[in-house]
This record gives sequence, C-alpha cells and structure tokens, in this order.
Amino acid sequence: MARISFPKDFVWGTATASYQIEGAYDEDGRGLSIWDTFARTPGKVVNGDTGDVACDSYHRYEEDIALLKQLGVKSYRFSIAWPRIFPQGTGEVNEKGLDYYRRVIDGLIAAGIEPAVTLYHWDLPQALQDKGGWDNRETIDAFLAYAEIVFKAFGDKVKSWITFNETWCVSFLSNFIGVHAPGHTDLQLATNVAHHCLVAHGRAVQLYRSLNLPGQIGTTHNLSWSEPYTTRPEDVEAARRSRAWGNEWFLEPTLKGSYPQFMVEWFRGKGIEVPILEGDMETIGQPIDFIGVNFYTGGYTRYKKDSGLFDSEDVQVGFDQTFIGWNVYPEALYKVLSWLHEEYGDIPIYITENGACTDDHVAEDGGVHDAQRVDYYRKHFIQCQRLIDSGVPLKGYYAWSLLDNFEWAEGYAKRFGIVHTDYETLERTPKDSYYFIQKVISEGGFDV
Ligand SMILES: N#[N+]C[C@@H]1[C@@H](O)[C@H](O)[C@@H](O)[C@@H]2O[C@H]12
Repeated sequence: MARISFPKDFVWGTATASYQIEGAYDEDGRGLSIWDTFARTPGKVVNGDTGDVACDSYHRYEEDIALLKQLGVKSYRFSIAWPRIFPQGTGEVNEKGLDYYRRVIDGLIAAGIEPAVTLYHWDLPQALQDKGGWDNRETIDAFLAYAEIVFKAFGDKVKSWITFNETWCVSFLSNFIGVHAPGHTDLQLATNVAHHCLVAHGRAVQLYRSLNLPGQIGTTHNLSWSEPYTTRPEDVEAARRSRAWGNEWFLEPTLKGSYPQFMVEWFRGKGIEVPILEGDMETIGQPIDFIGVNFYTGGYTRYKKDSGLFDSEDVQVGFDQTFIGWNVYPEALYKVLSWLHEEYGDIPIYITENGACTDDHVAEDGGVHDAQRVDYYRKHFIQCQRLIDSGVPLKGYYAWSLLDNFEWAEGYAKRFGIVHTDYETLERTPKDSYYFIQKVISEGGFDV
C-alpha cells in the first residue's frame, strides 16, 4: 500500500465564478453582462438556460460558505461580477454590488477560509461590448478603473488575486470559434481580444503593485496537452502548434514578455497580425507572483493537411471520457506542469481548476454517488504528488467546482460540482467526491 501525501502548507480549495453561481441577474443594481445577452440568444445555450437564477448564491452564499468550512478547504476561489460594480461598465460605482462581495469575503474570513478573487471570469458588462468589447483598447482602461475599485475595497482582506480566467476562452473560444459570448467568428478579432486582455492583465498587475497591498497577484490560463500521435516530424509539429495555441501563446507573453515567434509566423501566413503597440510586451510581461493553471484533459494530435488552423486533427484513441466528452488523461497534468516548470522556471503554480463532468443524480438513499468523479480526482491527486516530489513548485489545488452550476453553452445539462445543485429547489447535496476530498484534506493524503 503506497501513501499519497501532501505538504501541510499545500493550499486546498474549490472554485466557482460569478455568472455561473450567483443568479440575481437584475438585483441590487447589477447591469447586464455579455452572458445575459448571449444566453437569451436562441440556440446559443442548451435548453435556453440562463444565469438568471443559477445556484442563487447571491442569496445563499452563507450556505456555500458552510459547505466550504465543512469541506475543510483553506481557500475559496470565486470571481467578482464587473457588472455588479459598474453596471454600465464605467461611470458610477454600484455600492450594493461592493456590499455583496464584502459580505462574502467577511463570511469566508470568519470561517477561516482565504478568499482568492478572480477579477474577470467572462461576464463583461454589455455596455462595454456595445462599444467593441475587448476589441476596443479603451476597454483596458475601463478594466483598470474596475480593478482599482475592488483592489481598494478588498485589498486589505483578499490576499490572492487572479486578473483573468482563461484568456484563450475569452478570445479564441468566444470570438473565433464563437461558442461562448459574444459569439463572433473572426480570427483577427479574437487575436486582438487576446492581446488586449493580456495588456489589461499587465496593467492590473502594475496597478496592484502601485497600491502596496499585502497580497499576491497572478493570472490563470487553461493549458492543454496535445501529444503527437506518432514520431513523424509532421505529427510532432502539428501537435506543437496545437498545444502552443493554448499554452505558449499566453504563457510566453505573460512570463517572458514576447509571443512565440513560430506561432506569430504561422498566423502571419494566414494574414493575422497581433496589434502590438509600443510598450505592450513589457506591460504584459510584468513579474507576477504565481501562475494559475486550469487543467482538464489531454490527448493525441496528428498532421492533417488543410485541417483546422494548424493542419492538425485530434486522434480519438482509447481514453475513458467524462460526460462532456473530454478524455481522462491524468498523466497529461504531470506532463504539462513539468513542461511549464522546465520552460518558465520556478514560478509558483496553483492548479486553479481541475475536475470532471459526470451524469449525476440524487439516489434513493439521498446521496450522489459520483464514482467516476472520485476516480478522476484520485488519479489527478496522484499526479499532483508526482509533481511536488519532482520539484515542481505546485502550491495548491482548487477543485472545479464547489457546486453544479451554469456550465456556459451547456447550461445546466452538464454538472462539474462536488456538491449537487437541485435547480428546482436550489438544495445543495454533497456528493461522494465531496466526502473524498474532505477526507484527503483532513488526513493530508490517501492510500493507493
Ligand atoms: N467547461 N468547463 C468547466 C470549467 C468552466 O465551468 C469554467 O468556468 C472555466 O474556467 C473552465 O472551463 C472550465
């Protein structure tokens, strides 16, 4: 029997996001976000679901905090909804919005849980989208004004800040692939959005430093792991391009202050240029205190001429898959974070999201027996220990998600929570995975 054990200072947490859990979409002065608009657009979200009510955490946050305390986590990652603070994106501050997050932050601290706040988890004020959104560089200034208000309001109590969640999703998934808000399908537009979000990240780090606040700041990128299906050079190169679109395209600017040249040239060959202004790359490459990594899946990629953006295609080989169709490939977590450490040095790493979608139901015994999710977590925790043992500076892990919640274009049809949400009654029911993680945290590990 081997023992998987974690350092005593390892930060265990769970993660959520404002639009996915809060509901109260039109309460206490909140303005509309691009997701309120997108979800109301016929055909964009499964079953026409919206975040109007979601998990109603706006009113039930105390229940959520009690679940977090019972779970035994040290930290809780959540996001602030920009439209609650600036309903029109800029201009007058909505004090009731600040009051809500003050209640959440104070409640967490009273429960002995550190708040970790994401500034931007996709709910851009619609009023700013109406003026071009992230394609408009002026949105960067609006973001800075929003960041300053929340830094000043909460910077004495919130010691961990994440500027952006998954800039690849904000840019390419939402403005090129088009399945997320605002739903454009323009590669140059998406490239502009990615760059402007990266500049906004760097400017927010500079602002945070200037305020001399007693915490740490970083950002979160979703990293993938595409392995070449064979050792053929064309497969190796195709996998490298596919991986780099999600990984180097964002990590190089953030951690080295430059875009990966081989990808710049690949996009230039498609007529795409990055709208870099003088000083942008120095701004983006501002030193940060940690890098957040969201990891879910990995797989194999091979060359296929004129296929997709990178002359590549994914190869479906014998992986188990979760209910959302993602491969279960725990070793890819070890590979991608080992690669990150080799490429970018000893910057502290937090896994800011990891979890599985399974088809959950409340059983007759009142429990939710999500065995596949328990197995997923068990296997990924083993990779976390491998990483720590190999010297990778992995400092913490946030399970996605505390609650079943609004899963973007999948609506409520896909569940990632370790706590089941009944969307009729809004009753929360801890799943077997919740109790598994609770035990791992309380015992500092588990036997395999
Ligand atoms: N899909 N999926 C689950 C999860 C999503 O719910 C989060 O909001 C994102 O940060 C990231 O995509 C991962």
